[in-house]
Amino acid sequence: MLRQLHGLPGLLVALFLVTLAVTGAVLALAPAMDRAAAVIPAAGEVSVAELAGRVVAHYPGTEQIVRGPSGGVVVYYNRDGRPGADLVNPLTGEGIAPYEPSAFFIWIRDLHRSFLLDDAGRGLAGVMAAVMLLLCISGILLLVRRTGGWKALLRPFAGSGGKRIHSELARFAVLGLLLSALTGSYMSAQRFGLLPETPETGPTFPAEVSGGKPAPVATLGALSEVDLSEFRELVFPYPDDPQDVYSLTTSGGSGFVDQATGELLKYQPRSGGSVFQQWMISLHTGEGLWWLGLILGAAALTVPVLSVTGISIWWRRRRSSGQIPDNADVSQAEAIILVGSEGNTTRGFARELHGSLNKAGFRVHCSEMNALADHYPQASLLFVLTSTYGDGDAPASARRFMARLSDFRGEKTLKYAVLGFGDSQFPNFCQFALDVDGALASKGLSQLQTIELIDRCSATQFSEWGDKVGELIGTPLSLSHDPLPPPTVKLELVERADYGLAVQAPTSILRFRAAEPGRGRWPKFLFRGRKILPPFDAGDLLGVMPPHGQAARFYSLASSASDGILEICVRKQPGGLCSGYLHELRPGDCIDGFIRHNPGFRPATGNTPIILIGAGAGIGPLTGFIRKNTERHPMYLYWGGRSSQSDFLYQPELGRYLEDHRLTALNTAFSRSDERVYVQDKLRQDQIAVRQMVEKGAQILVCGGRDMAAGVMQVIEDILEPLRTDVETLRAEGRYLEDVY
Ligand SMILES: Cc1cc2nc3c(=O)[nH]c(=O)nc-3n(C[C@H](O)[C@H](O)[C@H](O)COP(=O)(O)O)c2cc1C
Repeated sequence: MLRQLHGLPGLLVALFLVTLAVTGAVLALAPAMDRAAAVIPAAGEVSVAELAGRVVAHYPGTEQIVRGPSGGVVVYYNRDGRPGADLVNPLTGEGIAPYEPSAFFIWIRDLHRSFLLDDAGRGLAGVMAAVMLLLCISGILLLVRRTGGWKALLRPFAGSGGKRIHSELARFAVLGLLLSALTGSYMSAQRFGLLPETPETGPTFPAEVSGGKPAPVATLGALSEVDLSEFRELVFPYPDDPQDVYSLTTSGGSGFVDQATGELLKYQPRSGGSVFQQWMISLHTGEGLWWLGLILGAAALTVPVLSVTGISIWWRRRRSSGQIPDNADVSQAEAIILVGSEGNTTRGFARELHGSLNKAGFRVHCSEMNALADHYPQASLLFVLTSTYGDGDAPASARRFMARLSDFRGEKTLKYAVLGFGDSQFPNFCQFALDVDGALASKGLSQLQTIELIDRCSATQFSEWGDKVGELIGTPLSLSHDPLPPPTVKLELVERADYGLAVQAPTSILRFRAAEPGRGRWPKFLFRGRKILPPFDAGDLLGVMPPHGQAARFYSLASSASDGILEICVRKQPGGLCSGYLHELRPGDCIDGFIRHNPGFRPATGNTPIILIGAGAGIGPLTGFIRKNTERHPMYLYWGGRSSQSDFLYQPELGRYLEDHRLTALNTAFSRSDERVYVQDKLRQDQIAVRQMVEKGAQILVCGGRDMAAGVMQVIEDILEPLRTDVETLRAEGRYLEDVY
């Protein structure tokens, strides 16, 4: 709901918002520019009487003196029957330059206030301000949800690309945007009578005036008592009319001054409502607060980028979720389908089930597992279809499911069935689905059908499961879904570096380039058939299709597309089909591969320390992160191999990164050297330093085999104990990430 609230209005109004924001940013410069052009005396240095005396000496036909919100003083005068206006120096009364409001700023202001459309445009601008307010509030709540709480709001983000840019910029700009949106909405609401307006009324003309001979303006007592910093406007009396008076406005109120006696004849202080109104205007425009204007302007400039990245996030999510037609409302649905997926294949199966149940006459609601509701009032069937990731962990769209399950209240009539999707080559086959099944059972919910596990997206197994479920619900379900294999790109091996033969750990760093022109519409249009790699980052996965139609195997990427090369680090497994195939490759050979994004395994931004831990080929993505650390944030690498002579992967590169400070410190452990240590031992030796880094908010990223990962986790648990925290807590905060195989 929060996401829809943030996404839909944002998309609809992005164009108007960008116009409002860019024009607002330009207008925000005006107060600072006005101030730079003006001479501003210190408070208490010049009184209004002194100012008026000096101005009149240079402008005998002065009619009015005005001090603008930015402090510039303008005199309006009449010389030889012709009116004029000059910006003046209040210290001398001399003119600085003719005063002419900029036609450009006036046009920008009209565009900002009304999109150049008079009252209809003003109304639209008001609506946009309210939408911006809604976006800011929903955005703040999303940020809080993403960082894991209000206290964690300033923590570095994990993730990459548009999503990260969107979140980082939003965090920087949201308070400024919130202030602009709030004050803009207030001003619009007042203009259209939705909020009461407090008109600025002055006192009535004085009934009695001395009518004596006018005294020089510089000697008038009431004007001597007003400091320039409080002054707003002085209107001069008609020449040769002894009954006329000076009309004076200050920040505190307005009144009249007798031109002969200099006495303040009538004075009316400004009402509280009018002062508040003026504050709202100043907070919106930066008038009189030039520094705030610059801050608001900088915040407004982020709106075009926020709009573009926001639309791209929305578009990607929409594409990946594949809009489900006839998706019933949660409150109405009789059958609920919850999907846990990382790479989206499980969603295809869920859509098929949705369509089939719909055809059978059920009102069906389908959503991701993270969106588990507190309860489903009308539902009698709950289907959970989920894949498993990492090492038996939840996929991205199900990571918050277990936490949300504690608030879930299942109706007595509700029956559930879990269908796991996984790959039996992983030791923890469909483990997350098994965990979910166990958790639902321990909530006391009744089972419709015992859990079934689908291996490698088997269409036959899925169809058989559908037949069984159909029998149980009394309506045949004919489920038929065979996911398309992902589109692959041809990659040509350009370079390889081989290690570890002497210590029975043959490991190769393989570097590929694109072997054919990009396929998508964009690449063709932009690159006119040049051979370009698809977008990816270090830590993403390369799916490799081994020959003879076997299922894809995944390898962590050690480079980013911006490096111009696709790099993986592969250890040859005994009897390993795909690793053996890759190890046979020679430069010039080609493979078919596809990218699977893995945004959950990325170092956080910001200056908090990053502790990278790996062993063997697990060093690949970790080196990719270090290579990208051009901002020289503190990064510590703990890595374990067998022998420094034989399998010290990336040794020359790591030396260079230490020298140029992309890598802060390197700690290696070699198990077949004299010291015979593992990476866990090095961590234990360094426990004080590691603990201190965790205290400072460090993030830990582990990459490599599961035995090493289990050993590392045990040591880290021990290190964390005195801090009264544990790996699970760090994991929940996005500070303990694993890529294990
Ligand atoms: C990096 C990675 C880790 C995986 N870990 C497991 C695992 O631990 N257990 C398992 O059964 N399947 C595992 N799988 C296989 C996926 O669960 C399987 O491919 C599933 O069909 C993906 O569905 P999805 O695209 O909807 O996420 C893993 C796949 C990848 C790429």
